[in-house]
Amino acid sequence: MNRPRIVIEKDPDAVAAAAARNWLRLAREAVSEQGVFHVALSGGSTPRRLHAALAAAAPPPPWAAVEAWFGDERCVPPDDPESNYRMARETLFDRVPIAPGHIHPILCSPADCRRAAHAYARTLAARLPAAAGGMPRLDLAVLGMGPDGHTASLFPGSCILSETERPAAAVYVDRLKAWRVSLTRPLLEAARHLMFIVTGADKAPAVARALATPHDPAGLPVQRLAPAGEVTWYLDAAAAAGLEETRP
Ligand SMILES: O=C(O)[C@H](O)[C@@H](O)[C@H](O)[C@H](O)COP(=O)(O)O
Repeated sequence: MNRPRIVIEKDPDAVAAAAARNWLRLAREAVSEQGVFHVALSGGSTPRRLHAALAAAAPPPPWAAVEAWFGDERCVPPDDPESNYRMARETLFDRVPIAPGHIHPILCSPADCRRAAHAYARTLAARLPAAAGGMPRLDLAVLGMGPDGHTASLFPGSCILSETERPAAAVYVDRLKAWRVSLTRPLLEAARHLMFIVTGADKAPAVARALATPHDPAGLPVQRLAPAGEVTWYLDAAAAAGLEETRP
C-alpha cells in the first residue's frame, strides 16, 4: 500500500486549485490511455470550490470522455437541497459539456435505498473495467472527511465498514437518522487514485490521527481503507495544524 502524498496549501481556494490541477492531469492521462476517465465525486460542501476550478479550467479536460459517479448520496430527491447530485449539477454539470449519459447519479429514496444500491452496483460493474480482484475500478475517487473521520457514507461503527463484496451498499446512519447509499471500502480501495480534500480546523484532529497511521483496521473509517492505488491528501493549513505534532 502506497504512503499517501500530502499537499498543504494556505487556504481552501489554494487547496481547490491544487486538487483541480491533479484532477485534470489524471483525466488527461486516463483518456489518453483508455479513452475514458471514470471519476467519483464527493458530496458535502468542500467539493464546491474544486468544481468551480474544474469548470473554469483552461484548457478544459476532455469532458466528452469523462464519466461522473458519486461516492455517496443522501436518499432524497435529486432536486433536494441535501442532494449531492444537485450540488454537483449546480456547481459543475451545468457549467461544462459533460454528456448527460455520462452522469451517473445514485437515485434513491428512503423506501428503496437497498434497490438503488444494488442497481448502482450493477451499473458500476457494467461500465467500469475490473480491477485485479474483480471489483469495478474507478480512475479517481474524490473524497471528503468529517471531523469524526467518516468518508463517503462510511461512518464510525457502521455495518457498511465490514462490507467486502458489494461495490455499493445502502446504510442507515443512526446519528443522522437517515438512509444513504455509499460506495464501499472494497470499491474505494480498488480505485487507481484516491484524492482526499479536507479543509478547516474542525477536522485537524481527525487528519492528524489518520495521517499518523494511514491504515489502522481499528481506527477511524478513513483509516480502515487499504487503498491499492495512489492516495493524495489536499489540506489547508487549518486542517493540517495537528500534523506537525505527529510527524516524525
Ligand atoms: O455526502 C456527504 O456528506 C459526503 O460524502 C461526506 O463524506 C463529506 O465528504 C464529509 O462529510 C465532509 O463534508 P464537508 O465537505 O461538507 O465538510
